[in-house]
Amino acid sequence: MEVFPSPLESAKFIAEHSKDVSVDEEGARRVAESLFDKASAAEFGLAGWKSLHELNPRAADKEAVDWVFLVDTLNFSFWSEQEDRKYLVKYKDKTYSGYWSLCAAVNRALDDGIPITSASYFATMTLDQVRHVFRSDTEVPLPLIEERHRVLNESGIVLLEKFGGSFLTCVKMSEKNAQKLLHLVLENFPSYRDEAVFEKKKVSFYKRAQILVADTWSVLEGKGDGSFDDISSLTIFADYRIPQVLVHLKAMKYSEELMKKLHEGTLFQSGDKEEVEIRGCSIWCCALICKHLQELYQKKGQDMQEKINAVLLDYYLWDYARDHREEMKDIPFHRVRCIYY
Ligand SMILES: Nc1nc2c(c(CN[C@H]3C=C[C@H](O)[C@@H]3O)cn2[C@@H]2O[C@H](COP(=O)(O)O)[C@@H](O)[C@H]2O)c(=O)[nH]1
Repeated sequence: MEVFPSPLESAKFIAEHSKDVSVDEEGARRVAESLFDKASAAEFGLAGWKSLHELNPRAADKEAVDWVFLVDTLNFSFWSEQEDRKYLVKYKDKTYSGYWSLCAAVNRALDDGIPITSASYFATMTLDQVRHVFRSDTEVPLPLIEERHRVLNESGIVLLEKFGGSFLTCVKMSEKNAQKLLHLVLENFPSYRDEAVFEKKKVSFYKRAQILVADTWSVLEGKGDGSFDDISSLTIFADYRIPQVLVHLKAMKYSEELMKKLHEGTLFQSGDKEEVEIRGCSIWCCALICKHLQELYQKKGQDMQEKINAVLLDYYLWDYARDHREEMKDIPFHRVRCIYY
């Protein structure tokens, strides 16, 4: 398999050469200071993954790990062209949008007796079965349904052929090392290879591969097979929400030209210069916020090495973006239709 620089090295290179996106060091420091008191609170920690999100599995067993694998294999492209016309899923008297609509559809299928998280099922699912499981409660279907069908079949076949049908086997093979699990995923599951070329250099983001490792760590509660000793080596997950919140919090800036394109709803292609700059600068910006947070705790004589990492910062910022949609509406997210985020 072709070797790409890590997402962190890629992000540093992109931030140093970026034209339309810039990381504001002072802004990143201010965000770290504003998070300082929150970072030691319970909901910032690993337990928040279950306690704050009712659709996430409660268990920490093989089925829960397979739930995470299925969801993160499909964890991309939920945005809708028009805010008032979007894919929604009703589950247990609540209506979910975006990423949560995917989780609601998965749980709805499981409740209906469809073994959607079993590789032996999704390896041979037909397109009609995928359409049925992920049917919408509005007239707007889930975007990229054909691509989702393809990656489900592809990933299911690999799980059956190489990992005995369960992602837990892959996790065990990683021997509690996050980077080893990340590379096992990249080597074996092509749809997770989230890469690009920028200024003639290969760069990587690995958004779904890294969030898969992070969600595996979270669903296993950081214990047993999920007690990754190097979880802090992961970066944040370069999706279309984190950049929005970083600009909103003034830790990152867009050029006027780019902001104009975003306001016009320009559809970018995966790998476009602006898209790569947005994603790379987001990763680099959050690495700085993490660094500043660690320094603030060290000054107070508190070792928060285990408590502050890009994964927990990401989860916090992502939840913040969901909870502050209204305040953030003047910062458009960048629009790309792809299977990577
Ligand atoms: N950076 C980052 N991106 C994340 C997630 C999640 C959900 N995961 C965690 C959330 C709660 C649990 O703790 C899960 O572990 C989804 N996304 C991305 O967001 C986009 C969907 O956004 P909206 O259209 O607003 O639903 C899409 O690109 C999707 O891929 C995350 O955590 N971080």
